[in-house]
Formats: sequence, structure tokens, C-alpha cells
Amino acid sequence: MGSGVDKSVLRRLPKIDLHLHLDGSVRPQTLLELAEAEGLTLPAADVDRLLPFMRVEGDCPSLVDYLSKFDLVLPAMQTAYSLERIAYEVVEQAAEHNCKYIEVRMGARLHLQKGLSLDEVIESFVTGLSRGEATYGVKARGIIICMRNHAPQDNLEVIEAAARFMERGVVAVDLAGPEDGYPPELHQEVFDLAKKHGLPFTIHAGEAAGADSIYGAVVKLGTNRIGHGVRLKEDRDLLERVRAERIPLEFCPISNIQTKASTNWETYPIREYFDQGLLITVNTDNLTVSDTNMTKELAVLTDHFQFTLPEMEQIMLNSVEAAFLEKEEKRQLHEEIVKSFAELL
Ligand SMILES: O=c1[nH]cnc2c1ncn2[C@H]1C[C@H](O)[C@@H](CO)O1
Ligand SMILES: [Zn+2]
Repeated sequence: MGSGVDKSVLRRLPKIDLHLHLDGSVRPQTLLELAEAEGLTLPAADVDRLLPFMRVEGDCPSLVDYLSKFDLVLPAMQTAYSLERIAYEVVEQAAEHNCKYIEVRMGARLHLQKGLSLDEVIESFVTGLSRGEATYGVKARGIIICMRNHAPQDNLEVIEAAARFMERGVVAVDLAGPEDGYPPELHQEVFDLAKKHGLPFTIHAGEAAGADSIYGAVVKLGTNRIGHGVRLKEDRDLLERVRAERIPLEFCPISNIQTKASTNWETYPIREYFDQGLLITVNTDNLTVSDTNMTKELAVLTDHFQFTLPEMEQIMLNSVEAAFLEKEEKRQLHEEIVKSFAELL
């Protein structure tokens, strides 16, 4: 059951992806080539047989199981060359789905295993993004992730490093990783430091833990956006606050079902939240791990939730509002989205 939107139109719609992890979006062919060049062992030697190890097959029992997929790629993401290349290729993949703007995120400390410094890691990442932007015309910015299972002391260093790149493509910081057992408050000091530097932030919350985690992110830490936030409806007062303050929710529908943030499409609250006036955005999370792209995410909106084209335009304009960009850049992006939709409708 859909809303009658022609699938070929979906691919051509102008899109924005605000929640996209670098290490979850490595092309299998690229992993094969990097592993070969660096003498790393992989469980398979061709794309078809490697893919099942890189992506979730069907649903996962939990977020922790989903996160285990990242162990395979991280050893091949420890050099300046590999980070730059993978960042470039993420922009390339976004261009294939007519994305106009993307925010790509990466956990800088996960890439120190072969001796790179935090600054070298971030430098390679933003260089790849800007080279991708120059080649494909997709505006691409970086978000640096603090891991919730890392010590706050280590995350303070990540914030300091991210702040040094604020003029070179880093627009925000994030908190990701296993949610259950690692409440946002553990990293209060870390995000206070981000605020001191004028670095906005988003926090993964309400994916594998409930409304308490979102409460910590919103009320205690003062987050600018919420990564996922699917379980917000468990606390009506908090939901009302998030709505009134126009705090954006970065929904990633395909990933959200895989990690069991919602058990199935019937209970997935995207239509309900959108209709209640929450600032819903739609994103991919992990292109390879979730086997997704922005066209597939929009197809979910039409197939399961009867979103119309004007409603999808509203979702993209929500993303413009939520973007970590300057006012004038947002104005231009807004204009571009409205113009492209007008041409297609
Ligand atoms: O959906 C997610 N929730 C929480 N953490 C995540 C998600 N997708 C990826 N990550 C983690 C695993 C990666 O290694 C890390 C940096 O991208 O962020
Ligand atoms: Zn995420």
C-alpha cells in the first residue's frame, strides 16, 4: 500500500542526509582493495561473498549486534589514504541519489590504531569530503563522534581536535555507540566543552534505550539535535518540549527497524510524529551496514506511511532547518530544494 508516488521520481528528488556514518558506508570493493594493499585478512575475497559480513542480513537482535558489523572495516580505516578515499566515496554515493547536502560523521578515536594523530585523522576525513564536494557538487560537511563507551577524558580530546577544524569542514560533534548502560550524562563535561567552543552537537538517543536517554540528551546536555529519538513518545512531556523547541529528530527508518528501535513498521512512529509537528528528518545512518540509500529511505515513507511528494518536500525542508550550516547557506539550500521539487511536481 503506497501513496501512488512513482518510484523513478523518488531517485530524482533533491535530498539531504544529515545522519551518515563513514565507517558504516564503506564500499565492499574499496574494502577489498584496501585490505589487499595493506595485507589485511578478510573473510571473503570477492564482493558478493564479502557483503554478508559487512551488512546486517534481515533484522539484528539488538543495536549491539548491529554495531559488531563495524569491526570488519575499522582495521582498513587507519591510514590517511583510506580515510580520505572512503570520505570521498561517501560523497560519490550520495551524488548517485541526488543528495544536495550531506553531513558525514566519524569516530575520530577509532582510527588511531596505526599511529595517526587525531588531527591527521580529521584532516584526511575533511579532505576527502571537500574533494568529493568539488567533484560531485554535493555540499559535504563533517561531524566528529565521541563514543559513549570511551572515557570522558578521551572524548574531551576529541572535542578539542574537532574545534581545531571548525573552519575546515567540521560543523558539529556527536555521541554514538552502545546506548544501553551509557547514559549521555556520563559525558556532560565533554559537551559543555563543545558548547564553550561554539560547536553544536547531536546525540544518539532513544534508539536502544528509552526516553530517559533522550531526557539526558535534551534536558541535561542541551543537545541541538537528536540522533534517532524513536522512543520519544514514551515521555509525553518531553515530546511536547522537543516539539515546542523545534529540536530536530534524525530518523533513519531502515536502520531503526534493523536495530529494533521499533519492532516493525506498524509501531514505527514517523507518521505520528510528523503529523504532530515534530521536526522529523529522514536519513540513512549506514549505507553499507544497513544496505540503504536515500532513495530507499524515501520509498519506505511512501510504501509504509503514505507520504506524498509535498510531505517529502517538507521533510527535506526540515533537514535544511536542522542542518549545521550558516543562515545564508541554509537559505540557498532551501531555495534549491523548493525549486527542484517545483520542477518535478
Ligand atoms: O545507529 C547507530 N547507533 C549508535 N552507534 C552507531 C550507529 N551506527 C554506527 N554507530 C557507531 C559504530 C561506529 O563504529 C561509530 C562511528 O561511526 O558509531
Ligand atoms: Zn547513527
